[in-house]
Amino acid sequence: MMRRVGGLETEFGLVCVRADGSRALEPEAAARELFRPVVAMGRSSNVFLRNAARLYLDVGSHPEYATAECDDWWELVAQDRAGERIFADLAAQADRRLADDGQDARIHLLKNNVDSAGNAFGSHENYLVDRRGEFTRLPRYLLPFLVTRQIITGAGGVVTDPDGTGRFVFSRRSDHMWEAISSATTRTRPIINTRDEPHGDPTRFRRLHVIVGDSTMSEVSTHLRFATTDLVLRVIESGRSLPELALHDDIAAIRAVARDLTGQQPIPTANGGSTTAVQVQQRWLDLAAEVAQEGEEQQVLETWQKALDAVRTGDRSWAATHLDWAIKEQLVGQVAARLGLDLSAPEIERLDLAYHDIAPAHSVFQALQRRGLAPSVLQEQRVEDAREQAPRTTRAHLRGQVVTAAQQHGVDHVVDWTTLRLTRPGAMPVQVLDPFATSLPAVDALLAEIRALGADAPPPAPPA
Ligand SMILES: Nc1ncnc2c1ncn2[C@@H]1O[C@H](COP(=O)(O)OP(=O)(O)OP(=O)(O)O)[C@@H](O)[C@H]1O
Ligand SMILES: [Mg+2]
Repeated sequence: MMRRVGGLETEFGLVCVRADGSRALEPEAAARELFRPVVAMGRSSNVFLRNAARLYLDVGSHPEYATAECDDWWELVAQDRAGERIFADLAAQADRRLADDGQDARIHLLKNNVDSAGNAFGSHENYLVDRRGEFTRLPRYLLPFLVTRQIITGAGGVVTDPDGTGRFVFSRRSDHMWEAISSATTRTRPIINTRDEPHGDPTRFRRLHVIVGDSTMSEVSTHLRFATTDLVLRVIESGRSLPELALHDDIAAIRAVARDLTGQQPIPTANGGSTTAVQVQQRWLDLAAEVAQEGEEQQVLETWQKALDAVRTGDRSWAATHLDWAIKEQLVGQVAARLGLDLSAPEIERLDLAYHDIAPAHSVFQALQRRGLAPSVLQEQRVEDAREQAPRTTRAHLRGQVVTAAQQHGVDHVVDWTTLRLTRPGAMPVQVLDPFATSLPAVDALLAEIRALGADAPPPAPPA
């Protein structure tokens, strides 16, 4: 597929603590407080926003933000960062209400994957793929790429060895993966989820659901996740003969790769040989160069190579200000050395959590960004605009128009990824089964109906 839509779902960790750090509210109560303005506006804790994203409260009191469909990976990063800001604002509002109530309580939303209680949260990537094409062939080739890409796009972190010492790893999430492929998301937590929910014309499309990613804070890391995976998919889809890179045991490998900061320890392959994480990534990078287009995709290749070189050579000078794992490696190393701590110390765990806090006043990542020690690729205004503005080059544009008009005119509506509908008796749903559709007569008619219905309605208060 030369053009592909994709979307990123982020589950946020949620804690509500007093000034002394003790728990103030149970997660259920904190989530209810967080979602109060959302429920007031949409009568549900599962809504679509004007930027066509989905904001909802998943089971287990996990706030989740799923970006609208993007066909440009910098746009996707902008939409993802807009989601952080929307949730950060909701948390700030909830904190003010709690304070007004006289409660000593502050809500922290963490864009991370693992909390101190061992709970794991997801950061799921979705890629549109052709149904007729290579779907059955995909996992075989994609898995070695996904197992090893943590050396590029991991969020980094510390795990504790059996003897109690802490050790820095590319990804803590790797220890929470239990299967290579499955149709279940939660219980067995596969690297690739094969549940067949295309959110589009089922005769033409499938949606590839990648569960293995880390929640990345760095725009460069998030961009690389999508841009490199898209290129790898294109290589597979091109039908060229591919090197047999299948690993002997994907789950054993993903854990070993997380722990090997050189990227060069041998990983057993399915054919009885061995490879290394750096070799697998370099192989895919070289293949990607055969399909990459001029312009932005050449930059992706360059950045991918720089990231890989940082692992291969051990020279972190570029990576330590661009990639999450390397930024965090430097940070926890410096703090542990300064305070004379082992990496397993609770202070380091708290630092790791604070790195992923999305509140501007508490986020260590954002503090590094302000000091020029973490990347800010996107213009500030672009991220701000993405809070209100859906991607313009996919069907998200249509959903965004409908939600915006319905909110402005106070007209009740329900939408999902493929359907747009007013909630009045007899209203006909409009189906948008082509993820690339950006104009549709039925949507124009729906917009006209919304304007007509809402002509006399007072404008509602702007939501979060
Ligand atoms: N046809 C498509 N191809 C690829 N991605 C899509 C497509 N349609 C929607 N998406 C993206 O897939 C994601 C779907 O998010 P959502 O949280 O609703 O996922 P889900 O897996 O269907 O549901 P849940 O999280 O409730 O299990 C969004 O980021 C969206 O932009
Ligand atoms: Mg989801």
